[in-house]
Amino acid sequence: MEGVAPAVSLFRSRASARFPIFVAADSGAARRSSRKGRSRVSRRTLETSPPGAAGSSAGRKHGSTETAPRQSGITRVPKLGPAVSTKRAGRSKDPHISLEVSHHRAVAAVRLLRIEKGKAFADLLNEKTNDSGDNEMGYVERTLGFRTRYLEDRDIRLVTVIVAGTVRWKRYLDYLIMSLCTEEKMFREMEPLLLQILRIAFFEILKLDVPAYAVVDENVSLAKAALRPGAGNMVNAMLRKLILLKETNSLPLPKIEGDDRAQARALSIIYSHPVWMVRRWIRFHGKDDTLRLMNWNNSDPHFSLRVNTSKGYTRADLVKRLESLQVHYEESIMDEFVRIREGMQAVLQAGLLKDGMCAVQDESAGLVVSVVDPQPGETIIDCCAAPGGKTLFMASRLSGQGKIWALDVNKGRLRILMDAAKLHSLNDMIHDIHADLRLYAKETTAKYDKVLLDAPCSGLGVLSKRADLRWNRQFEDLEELMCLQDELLDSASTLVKPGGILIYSTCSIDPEENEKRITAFVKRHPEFAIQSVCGYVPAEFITDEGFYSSNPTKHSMDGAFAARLVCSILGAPQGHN
Ligand SMILES: C[S@@+](CC[C@H](N)C(=O)[O-])C[C@H]1O[C@@H](n2cnc3c(N)ncnc32)[C@H](O)[C@@H]1O
Repeated sequence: MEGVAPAVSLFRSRASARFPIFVAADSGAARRSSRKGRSRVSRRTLETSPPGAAGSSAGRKHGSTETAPRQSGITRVPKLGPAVSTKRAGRSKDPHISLEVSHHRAVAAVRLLRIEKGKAFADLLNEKTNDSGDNEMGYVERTLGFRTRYLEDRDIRLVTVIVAGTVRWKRYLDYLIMSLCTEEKMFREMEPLLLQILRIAFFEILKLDVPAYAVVDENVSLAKAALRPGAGNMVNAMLRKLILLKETNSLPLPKIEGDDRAQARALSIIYSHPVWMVRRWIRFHGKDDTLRLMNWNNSDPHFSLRVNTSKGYTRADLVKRLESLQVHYEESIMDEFVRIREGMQAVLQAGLLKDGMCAVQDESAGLVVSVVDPQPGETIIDCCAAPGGKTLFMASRLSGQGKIWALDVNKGRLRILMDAAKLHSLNDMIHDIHADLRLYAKETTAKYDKVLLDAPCSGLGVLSKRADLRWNRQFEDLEELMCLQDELLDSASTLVKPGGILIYSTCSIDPEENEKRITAFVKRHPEFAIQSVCGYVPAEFITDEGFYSSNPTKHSMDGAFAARLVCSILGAPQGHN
């Protein structure tokens, strides 16, 4: 169902013709005034708000100590309860902004459009810049009449929840939307913005605890304001049908029957994943684990924080700050880490990241650094380093003695890495190299004690955090990635000193990107031998072959993989590669 949106030109003509409320006869004047921050006020008044809507916006505070077990799967949904705002724009801090629509839904709809269109979104908006984030905000301002910087903190959080959830559940939501259309053509030719509004509303009704009347009222208003009255009427009719089906427990769902392909197709709708992923996982992990994995991917991600010991902080310091912010935390299996389920906004606002006290890093990535096991005095090259999570952690483990060379082909990401190194007071220990590893390895004679190759991969282990990734990855990408992984492994191997260690890692759970790459590598490079990660990570993460592997459903963290390969004392044969 992806890629069914009408062509860009169709959207543009519709969009420009159908903003009757905000784009007045002199739409240029409206835009100019909007640019100056004097957005137009809607003709309608707040009297159209549902009774009690404003009251329901009293929400949960940041840094809430409230916790819940990780919610997963189709029936367990993130509960926002009273924090879900049903308010209209009337309570905004800016007296000039639109009083027409629910801000966070409008922003969510535009962000969803941006995510779905990707680069085409910039073309769609006819913008010169490629910064689609700016485009999105500019678009909301020009068409809906307000600036998103006026969103309150809770609204920003709601945008995140709605966007992530709607993206995750897209296939399931589209199946339902299509089922309620009178004909398939109606779904196929639906305006992109209208489709996003329907997806948001369906998601709110099916997966969030928002009162049905508020979802209907707010999304109908949004469709009317952003498109035209007829679009609002259509949203109204579809939502009422949906609510009835939900109340009578008769929502349409595909049956899991027929051959493997047919069953995978049904599961892909029910659990909202691409069919190829479902088929591949059933082949590798079996059906039960696949269902567990998809439930995990559909649930709220939780995050880990790593304390920055290089600035002299301890985990106890971090815990103290979290307690003072009333952010609930859990201890981690790693000394430098704590886990948090909620309260990231409070952590951000308190400046814990900006001040360099800690960094957001999953423990699965931290364990890769344990596999590297950096020792003071060692020379280490991180071959695909940016944005630098592992580089920084490795550097902090060197206790001020030793050096890390951070190489990456992406200049912008490398700059982020070096900024973070400065923030963490580690810049003296880290040297950046902007290069393609394959070319660098050919040209340099440098050799290192340890070489980490954290290879570009499918990211199939981090789908709970990267909601859009499942839809961006195609089966064909895997083949290409595996070729690149082999090439990078070959190049990285030439940088290892005789007797040194090559560490290969990914954030994938796919055996073909992990174990199979290593098996193929040692066949090509008999001078390297697999060394077990035993003693470097806890036993529960060690596979029969001696690799490190974290599994989301088994370890409640992202999926990751790492292998240690020792280079024989004689090193690589002359002229290798
Ligand atoms: C998985 S990310 C690395 C994440 C990083 N190690 C961390 O922990 O933050 C892969 C990186 O490989 C880089 N990359 C891809 N192809 C490359 C190449 N041929 N040479 C060097 N770097 C490359 C990408 O730019 C990307 O930053």
